[in-house]
Amino acid sequence: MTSELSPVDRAKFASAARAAEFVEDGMRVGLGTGSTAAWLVRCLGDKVRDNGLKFRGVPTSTRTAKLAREVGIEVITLDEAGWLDVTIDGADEFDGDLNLIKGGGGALLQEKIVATASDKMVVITDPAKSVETLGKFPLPVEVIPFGMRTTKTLIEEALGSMDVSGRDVTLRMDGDAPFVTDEGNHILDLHLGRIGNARQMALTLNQLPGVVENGLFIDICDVVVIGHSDGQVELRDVTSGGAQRQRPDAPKTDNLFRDLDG
Ligand SMILES: O=C[C@H](O)[C@H](O)[C@H](O)COP(=O)(O)O
Repeated sequence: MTSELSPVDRAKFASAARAAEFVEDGMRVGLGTGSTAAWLVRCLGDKVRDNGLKFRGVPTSTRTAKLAREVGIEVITLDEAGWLDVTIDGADEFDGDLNLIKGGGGALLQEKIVATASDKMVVITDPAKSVETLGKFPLPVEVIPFGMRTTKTLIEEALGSMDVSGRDVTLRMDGDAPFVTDEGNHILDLHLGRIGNARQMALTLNQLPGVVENGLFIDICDVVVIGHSDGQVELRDVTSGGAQRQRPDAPKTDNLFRDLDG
C-alpha cells in the first residue's frame, strides 16, 4: 500500500506505524490531530480490527473523533478517561530539546490539554519538521472572538520586546471568514522567523487577556518518532536532546518505551 503514497506520506505513515506499537491492551490513549495523526488512527484501527487490540482513545478534535469512530476505535472524553497512558500526535516543528510548535491544523488547545494529561507524549513526524530554533513555522495562538483586534494589538506590543526576527500577526482565514476552532475561537498566526526564548514567549502570550492558548509545547513531548520516506524510523527521546524531564506527579507507565532504554 505504501508504494502508492507520496514520499512525504510514506514518511508520515512510517512514523505513525512505529508509534502505534506503543499502544497496548487496556491503555487510554490521546489521539492527535492532523495528517500524520490520521495515519496513526488508521494504523490503530487496523490493529483493533485485525489483532483485537483493546484500548480507548481520547480524540483532540472533532475530525479525529470522527475518523477514530469510523475505524472502530472506542472513543471516550478526557474527563471519562481521567488520565492517559500516552498521547500520540503530530507537530509542525520540533527542536533539539523536543519542544514543539503545534496548531497548524487549529487543534492546539485540545491537543495541549490532552498531552499534558498523559504519562507520555509521543510526536510522530517527518525529518522536514526538525529545526534548530523554533519559529520558521508561524506560531498559532488561539484567541477568543470578543475583542480580537485588541488582543492582536496586545500581542503585537508584547512581541516588541521579544527576541524574534519577525513580528507579523495574521488572522487565520477559512475562505472569506475567520477560521473557527472546535472551541469556537479564532487563530492568530505569529510570523516570527526565529523564537529566541520559546519558554518566555509561551508564558508571555498566555498572560495576555483574550489569549486562550499558544502552540508552543514546552517540556511536554517525551519522544519524537521521525519517519523517513524509505520506511526507516528514528526515535529521539528527551535524553538525546536535553535534560531528562519527568512530571513529578505523573503516574508512571512501566512498559512504555522500554526499547529506548537499551
Ligand atoms: O492543529 C494541528 C496539529 O497541531 C497537528 O498535529 C500539526 O499541525 C501537524 O499536522 P500534520 O501532521 O498534518 O503536519
